[in-house]
This record gives sequence, C-alpha cells and structure tokens, in this order.
Amino acid sequence: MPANTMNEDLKRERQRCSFDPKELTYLLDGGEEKTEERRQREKFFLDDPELSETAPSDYLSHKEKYEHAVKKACIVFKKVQQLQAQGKAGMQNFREVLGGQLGSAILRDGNPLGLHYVMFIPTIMGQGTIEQQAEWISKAWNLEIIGTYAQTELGHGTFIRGLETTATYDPATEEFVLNSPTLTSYKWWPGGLGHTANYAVVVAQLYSQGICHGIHPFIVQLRDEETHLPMPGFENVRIPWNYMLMKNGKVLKDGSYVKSPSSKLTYGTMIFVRVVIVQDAANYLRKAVTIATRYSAVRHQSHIKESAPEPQILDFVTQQHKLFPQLATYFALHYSGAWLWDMYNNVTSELESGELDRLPELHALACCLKAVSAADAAQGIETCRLACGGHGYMSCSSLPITYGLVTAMVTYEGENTVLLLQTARYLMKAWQNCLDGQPLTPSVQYLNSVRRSFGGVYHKSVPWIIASMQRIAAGKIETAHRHMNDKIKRGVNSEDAWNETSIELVAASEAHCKAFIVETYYNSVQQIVPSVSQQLGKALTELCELYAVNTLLKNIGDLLRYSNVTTGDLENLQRWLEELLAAIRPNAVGIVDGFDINDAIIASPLGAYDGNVYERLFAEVSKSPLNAKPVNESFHKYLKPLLKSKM
Ligand SMILES: CCC/C=C/C(=O)SCCNC(=O)CCNC(=O)[C@H](O)C(C)(C)COP(=O)([O-])OP(=O)([O-])OC[C@H]1O[C@@H](n2cnc3c(N)ncnc32)[C@H](O)[C@@H]1OP(=O)([O-])[O-]
Ligand SMILES: Cc1cc2nc3c(=O)[nH]c(=O)nc-3n(C[C@H](O)[C@H](O)[C@H](O)COP(=O)(O)OP(=O)(O)OC[C@H]3O[C@@H](n4cnc5c(N)ncnc54)[C@H](O)[C@@H]3O)c2cc1C
Repeated sequence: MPANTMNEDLKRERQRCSFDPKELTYLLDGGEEKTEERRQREKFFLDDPELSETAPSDYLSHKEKYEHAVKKACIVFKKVQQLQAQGKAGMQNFREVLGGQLGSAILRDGNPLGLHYVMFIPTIMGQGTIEQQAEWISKAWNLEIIGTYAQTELGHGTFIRGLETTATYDPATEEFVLNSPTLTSYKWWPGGLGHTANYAVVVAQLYSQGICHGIHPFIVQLRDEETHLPMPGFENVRIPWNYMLMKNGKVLKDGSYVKSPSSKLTYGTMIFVRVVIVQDAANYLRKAVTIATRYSAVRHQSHIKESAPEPQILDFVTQQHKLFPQLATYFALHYSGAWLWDMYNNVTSELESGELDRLPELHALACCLKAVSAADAAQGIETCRLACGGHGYMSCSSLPITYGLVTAMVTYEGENTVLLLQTARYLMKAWQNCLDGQPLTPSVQYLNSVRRSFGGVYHKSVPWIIASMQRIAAGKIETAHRHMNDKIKRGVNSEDAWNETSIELVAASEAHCKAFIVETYYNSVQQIVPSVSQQLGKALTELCELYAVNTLLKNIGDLLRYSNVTTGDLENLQRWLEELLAAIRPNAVGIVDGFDINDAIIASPLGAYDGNVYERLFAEVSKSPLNAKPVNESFHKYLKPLLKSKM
C-alpha cells in the first residue's frame, strides 16, 4: 500500500467542511485535555505489539480464539493496573478498556473478563454490605478472583421470579445450601462461566425457615483458585452465611428474614447495565457510520448525470438518507445516555439514603431507553452495512461483527419487548393519574398539556416536532389504556386484558421513548450551541433537526392519526428533510472525523482515515491463510479425482 497517501476525495471533503472537526472532538470528550488523555490511553494499548493483530482472528479456531482472548485480556488488565498505579485510570477506564469500544477493538472476539467488570464488581458494590464490599471488591479489583453474573437459567431468562436454583439457609451450620435440581435450572449464558470465572454472583430463590423469600444474590466459588478445576456441581453446595449479599434483604443467623425496603433493589445491577448499554449502543453506531460515511465519500459508482463522471456514492440522496440519520441518531443516543447516566447517579445516591421515590421513573426510563437505543443502533449499523454494498458484507469491514455485538444488546439485560412492557406499566399508571388529576413525574408531565390540546399549527421547528411526538405518545398511551379498560369492563380479567393489549402497549412505550429522546437531544443542543463556534453550532443544530424530522416522518401514520397535521404539512416536512440532507452533505466527513476514532478501533479497510479503501481491502484479503498457496490441497485430494472420474 502506498505509504502516507491520502485519498483525494477525502482531502476535498475535509476542505469543504464548515467547522473544525477538532472542536467537535473536544466537545464530545469534554475538553481538549480529556481528548489528549483519551488519545494517550488508546495509544498506550493500541501501540503495544502484544495487543496488535498480526493476522485477523477470523482465521483461528474457536478454541484458539478463546485462548487468544484470555491472553490479551490479561495483558490489558496489567496495563490498566499500570495506568491505575500512575493515577491515570479508574473504574470508568476499566469499563472503557475492557468492555467499551476500545476493549472490543482489542478483544474482537469478546472479553473473557468483561462480566467481571461490568456485572460482578458492580453487583458486589450495589448489593453487598460494607463488610462484604471490603472483602470482595479488593480481591476482585486486583483479579485475585474472577467473577461473573449467573442469573439466567436454561429455562428462564426474562421471568426471573421463575428461576429454579434455590439457596436454603441451614441455621445449624450457618450456611446456605445451593441446588439446581433440574435441567432447566442449569445456569446458562453467563459470560465467562464456562472456562474463565472462578467465582460468580449466583441469583437464587432464598428459602429460610421453610419460606421462599424470592430471588437474592449469593457469591459462589465455581473453581479451585489454584488448579482452576471446577467445584462439584450445583447439588447441595454449601456456602457460608455471609456469602449472601445482604445490603438490601438479609437473613439473620437464626434464619429470620429481614425484608429489603424494596424487593426490586435486587434488580439494581440490571438497571446499571441498561444505563450503560445506551452509551455503548451509541458508540458502536458511531463507529459503523464512520466506516460507511468515509467509504461513501471514496466510492464512485453509476451516474447522476450521464454527461458527468461517476459520482461519489455519498452524492446520491438515498445514500445520504441512509447515513445521515445514523449520524444524528448517534448524537441523540449520546445525549439521552448522558442524561440517563446523571439520573442514575442521582437516584442511586438517593437510594443510599433510603429515598426510593424516583426508582420507578428511573426503571421506566432505563427500560425503554435501553430497548430503543439497542434496536435503533442495531438497525442503524445494519443500514450502514447495506450502504457499503458488497464490501460491507465482508467480515473485514467490521460491520457484521459490530452488528452482532449490538443486536445481542436487544436480548440481554432484559429482552426489548419485555422492557418496553415494563415502561408501559408505568405509562398506564401515569395516564390514570392524569385522568384523576394526580401529580405526574417530570418525564410524563407532557401528558397533562397534550390531553388538553389535539394539535398546534405546523411550524418549521423542533419544538413543533417534539409537541407532535408527545401528542403521538399521549394518543397511543390513551388508546392502549382505553382498549385495555374496555376489555376489563367486558369481563376480561386484567392480566388477559394486558396481554391482549400488549401490541399497543409496546407501541405506546416506544412512542414515549422517542418523544423523550428528541426532547432531551434538543435541550442538550440548545445548551451547547452558545458555547461553541457558530459553524459547529449550525452543524449540530442541523443534525438535531434531521433526527427530529426523520423520526417524525417515519411515523406519518401515527401523526395523521393523532394530530391535525395536513398533507401540506407533510410535504413541508419532506422538503425540510431534503434540505437538511443537502446542508449536512458537505460536513459529513468532517463530522465523522470529529468522532476521532482511532484507525485501529475502526478496524475496517473501508473506514480508515486515509481512505485508501481498495489498497487496504487487498492487503486484508491477502492475510487469509487460504491465499498463502496458489493450489489448495483439497484440489489434489477431492476435486482432481472427481474431475478424472468424469473423464
Ligand atoms: C454485558 C452484559 C451481558 C449480559 C448480561 C445479562 O443479560 S444478565 C441477565 C439480565 N436479565 C434480565 O435483565 C432479566 C429481565 N427481567 C426482569 O428484569 C424482570 O423479570 C422483569 C422486570 C421483566 C419483571 O420482574 P418482576 O416479575 O419481578 O416484576 P413485575 O413485572 O411483576 O413488576 C413488579 C413491579 O416491579 C417493578 N420493577 C421491575 N423491575 C424493576 C427494577 N429493576 N427496578 C425498580 N422496579 C422494578 C415494576 O415496575 C413493577 O412496579 P409496579 O408496576 O408494581 O409499581
Ligand atoms: C450475548 C448474551 C450474553 C448474556 N449474558 C448473560 C450473563 O452474563 N448473565 C446472565 O445471567 N444472563 C445472560 N444472558 C441472558 C439474557 O439476559 C437473556 O437471554 C435475556 O434476559 C432474555 O431471556 P430469554 O433468553 O429467556 O428470552 P425469553 O424470555 O424466552 O424470550 C423469548 C421471547 O419471548 C418473549 N417474552 C418473554 N416474556 C414475555 C412477556 N412477559 N411478555 C411478552 N413477551 C415475552 C420475548 O419478547 C421474546 O420474543 C445473555 C444473553 C445473551 C444473548
């Protein structure tokens, strides 16, 4: 590959950009100093020859991939420790390096230590008493033990009240006795459970004094700390009394049970991970859209005008319509995720002082935001893949693997439909409160005002779109509430009525979440614009408008159903969408440059900063062991005899 050459199209794109991409980078990182720290951190890992790939792991066997991943995870861990010793890394960096975008670039095939940091340590922090935290966290932090989070069983993932593993307290020995009595009670899915972890937080039904107190977390040793041989399976496994995490519910030594202030505090780690997923989903989408945008600026194909040369595919408006909403969705999820993270931290500290009032609202928002961000990011990444034509299908493009990572988010940590139904529970109560004139929490305040007006006159503004989306959400919430109550009035019991209305309930949740995202995104941009250059402010505003217009246009049917919008208004919206695509076009490459994703994290010949797509693609396929020899042995072994036998 010619060294240090920059693709001419990308050079031109960079000259066209109206703002300085560095300003965007600093904005997203939280300042120039933070950008520098992040770059240094990335360099520290990515420049390590032991961590860089000599050959893609695609060509390794399953076993080799695992061993390779363990080796790298250990190197990464040691390096994080080095940073920590220099005061340059904390818990957040552990997560970033071991679980986030940087981690997934280094550990392409998954991180055997991921669950240790993302769930094992956070569960001990959130569910353990001070003494238990003191005992386990330092061990876990220093990797004296390796943990995972073992909740899901072969028979139950969603319905955790139905888990079958039991932990029965024996006051005579002051121990819990754990049992997984059936095939379906087998712990199934937990990351690292197979070969890596030697401890787990096991979620099991607590029995004491003959009474079942529901699910609770227990620390269980899985493997010998020296030999790593598995401990005997889950039949009458005895663990000491203080291995039950007892910050919330507890069992006293005599076996009496002390209830938690809320049984749902046991679900705390899941809320934490749902909050984290919103940011992670956004970051993976940002990587995919960087690849697809740069590629689309380099790739030429077909004609717009027969007389002109083949255009960059980014000049096709349909291509812009595929990619630019993904750029905007990244920002929308980024700002909503940041908002949710703040709320999570505030509510968590309120919980510490015994205040539980805002937990239901946090749960409702975390559920729907996790669901919508995972689904939209997955769909966005797939759109980016398709936008790269055949090359997007290649595994070396990194798009299929990125999609694979994000589509798993739709299922884990609460399957999306199930989570949207959790939010719907909250919304149904909120609507009832609205009808009864009861106070509403901030995220559903809009129900009161929307209830009083059916629609406002179209004007070309994001606030009008927010109001329209809130009208749609309120309309859907009202319809689902009414339909469910109609059924109940007709004698259907309330649980069946819930199930029969669940399609509408899910739709109501999604609409509520989309309205929330647009509003949060808009408010964030409004706050940022005065503090950045006029050019960047304009670009950020255009992206926000694009997200709003595009989201509304995707819901034309609902808009017509729930507001007094006219067909003329819809035509105006369509025109606005097209204007925005044209306005964003010159800045598209500048925006993805502003994301400042290191080429080693991009890990795609289609999306490198220099745009040498074809050279890099060629170099990539040359790495395949299959291409090492001109004739593969299978020709002599199988094909040749077959060809001969036909003669
Ligand atoms: C890197 C990651 C790798 C992956 C790891 C994993 O996947 S690990 C495995 C991840 N696994 C999963 O994520 C499993 C997904 N499943 C679940 O989380 C639960 O089974 C459930 C929430 C679906 C239902 O739970 P349920 O049957 O016990 O509850 P219910 O529906 O009968 O509602 C009763 C009340 O509780 C409320 N409430 C509920 N949750 C919370 C909460 N967190 N906080 C506060 N409140 C909550 C709810 O709003 C309702 O309030 P209301 O209306 O009465 O005032
Ligand atoms: C990559 C990956 C990693 C994972 N890591 C872990 C881990 O580390 N630790 C761990 O404990 N678990 C882990 N899990 C398990 C994960 O949390 C569960 O798969 C998830 O919670 C969904 O549960 P399920 O598989 O039982 O799906 P199911 O609940 O069986 O869902 C199947 C279908 O049934 C529907 N459904 C179920 N209940 C309802 C309902 N009440 N209303 C309407 N529809 C419903 C769902 O919408 C879905 O369409 C992981 C899963 C994956 C895919």
